[in-house]
Amino acid sequence: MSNSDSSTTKTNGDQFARKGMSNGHASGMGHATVEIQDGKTVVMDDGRKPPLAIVLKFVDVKHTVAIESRFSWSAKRPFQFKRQSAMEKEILHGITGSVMPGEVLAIMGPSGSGKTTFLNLMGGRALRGMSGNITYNDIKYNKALKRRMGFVTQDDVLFPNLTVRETLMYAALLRLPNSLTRSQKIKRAEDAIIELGLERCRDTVIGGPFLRGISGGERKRVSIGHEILTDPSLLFLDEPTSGLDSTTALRIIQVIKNIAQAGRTVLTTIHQPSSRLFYMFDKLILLSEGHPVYFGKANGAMDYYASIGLKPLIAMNPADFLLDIASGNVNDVSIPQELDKSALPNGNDEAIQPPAKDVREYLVNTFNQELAPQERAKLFALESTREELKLAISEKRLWSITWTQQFSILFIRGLKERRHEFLSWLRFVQCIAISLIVGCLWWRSKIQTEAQLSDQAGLVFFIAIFWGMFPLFTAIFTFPLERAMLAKERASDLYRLSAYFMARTLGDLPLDLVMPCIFILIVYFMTNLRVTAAAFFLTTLTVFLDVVTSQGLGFLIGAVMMDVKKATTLASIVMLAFMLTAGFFVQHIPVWMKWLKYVSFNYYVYKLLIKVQYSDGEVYDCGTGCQSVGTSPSFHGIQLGGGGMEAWALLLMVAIYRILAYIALRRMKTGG
Ligand SMILES: Nc1ncnc2c1ncn2[C@@H]1O[C@H](COP(=O)(O)OP(=O)(O)OP(=O)(O)O)[C@@H](O)[C@H]1O
Repeated sequence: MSNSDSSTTKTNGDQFARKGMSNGHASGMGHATVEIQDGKTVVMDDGRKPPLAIVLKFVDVKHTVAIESRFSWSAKRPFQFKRQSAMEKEILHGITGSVMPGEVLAIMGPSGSGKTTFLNLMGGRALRGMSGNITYNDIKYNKALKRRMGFVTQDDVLFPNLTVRETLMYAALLRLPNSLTRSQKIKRAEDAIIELGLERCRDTVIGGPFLRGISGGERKRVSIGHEILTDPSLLFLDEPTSGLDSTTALRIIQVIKNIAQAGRTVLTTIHQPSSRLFYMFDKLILLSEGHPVYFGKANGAMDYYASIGLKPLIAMNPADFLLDIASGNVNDVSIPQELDKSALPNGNDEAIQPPAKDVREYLVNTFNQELAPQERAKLFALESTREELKLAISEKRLWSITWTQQFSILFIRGLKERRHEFLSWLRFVQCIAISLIVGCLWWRSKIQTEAQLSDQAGLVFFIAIFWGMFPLFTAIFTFPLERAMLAKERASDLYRLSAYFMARTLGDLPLDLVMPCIFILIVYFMTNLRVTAAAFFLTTLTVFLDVVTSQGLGFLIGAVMMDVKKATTLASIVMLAFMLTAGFFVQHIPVWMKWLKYVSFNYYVYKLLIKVQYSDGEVYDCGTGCQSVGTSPSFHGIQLGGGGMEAWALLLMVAIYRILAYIALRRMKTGG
């Protein structure tokens, strides 16, 4: 019945480290020797420090979630809606244990038993609602630990347009320290490709819902490669083998095992491993509806259950047996007397299977009496970690590469990811087609009469609105669409948010400025706008300002909402309000609504464009009805001349919108 792990009973990470860990080709990520001796850092062959040995302990870990509060309605009081108080549900009911460096802990249990929740808590994620104690080398979770952890989530979060090689190469460039040269980092990415058996799909794109790419198993392996490139001390994997054939699954678990043997602490949830896979795990935790029903050596599980009267009656994969009993299903399983008593005879001398609830209760109670006290005793017998290893856990880790390097890698990665978008001829066709339609509608426009002038002002207004709207509705998608990736990378502290923000907001700018250039070149001369070099360049500059301001507003709305639907709705309301107050439709806005005009960037852009077109002091021959332009200092309520104030207002908005978008992104929850 004993499931004790004698080699670890009196062991902690410190002692483990003293033993020295040879990884050789273990992780496959390098050919270095990992050794930590008596707290001295032994540098690996390629110049990196070996991963810090971390002992993970967890005592009485419980997790409670709030179940959404609802409004209730009763027919007796039809006009009264009652808010029901928020209900709480405990989904983990006190789990105790430890995992040592060098060990792989498998977390098993039926669907919904709390495996992912437990893994997340161990990885310092979604800690809200948790009680109990989780320590890493006897220190509680802190942000410095993020970069010592690798987390492979159930859903693979990868860029669909990057190839396998690019994905791993950018991960290596971002994650590995400057003690390695660029070519060494790329070599490590190549090693990962070979180790994970991804050679055949090296240059295939990852793919997504609308883009055919690598297979599901290959995606999973890329996700694992992405995380292990950094040599994390702690590796968490959520169902790394689901959907894979048994050979690929075995290969993955072998890689994971090698990673652990090189001194890492590894936790993985697993659904239905084959027997071969099952016996590769060092430790096992079996969950049943959030209760632990087994904790100990994986290869001791069957003996433990045999000792409490549960044995398969037919040849069975141990994992199938364990999942069956954890679900309360004891078909083809011998049952102990305690459960037999609860079964009622059906009159035909055939015992009825005990109810699943009784089986689960029996497992929980037996575990609490038999194994839980042993595990507790072992945990408390562990020597506490030496001070320097404790300190290493909370020491502020320096970024492995500089801000500028992070920025340039993220910039290039972003361009590669969106290369198809940039080079899409559709965007050019769209821009040229709209330009030609506008050019034809306002063909050789004149300003000799009031009506002609009004028509041309309509064109100027259209330019202001079009280049205020088009980039805005493109920019609002930026952050919501990258939310999952950003959350994942930020949770592992891959880069500074400022580097990502700058790279992402500047990445699209070159192309976003090419489009207005094409538009202006076509429209300006077709529609006969003021043909002087100064007017042409000032118009182009104003449109550029329009583009970057509206982009900033788009980034802000996207970052605040982080949801494409909500962001589009808000953007359309804001744009409509800004457009109506820009000065073309309504000139006499009620005083109490005037503030809207001053926050509308369309208002400043329209004013600037009007000033550029009509501020030359030239007296137009516009007949009797037209005294407005040239002869009058104002047009449509806009004071002609100057323009500095409008340009400054726009520049201020460019900065403010971006700063606010950055703050909104900072506040985004990463789960880390
Ligand atoms: N935020 C939440 N609010 C309400 N219930 C939750 C929440 N998070 C998890 N649960 C519930 O807690 C239980 C455990 O969920 P968890 O995802 O950890 O299970 P699992 O064992 O990983 O399942 P699977 O194998 O299907 O992925 C489930 O019943 C789930 O519905």
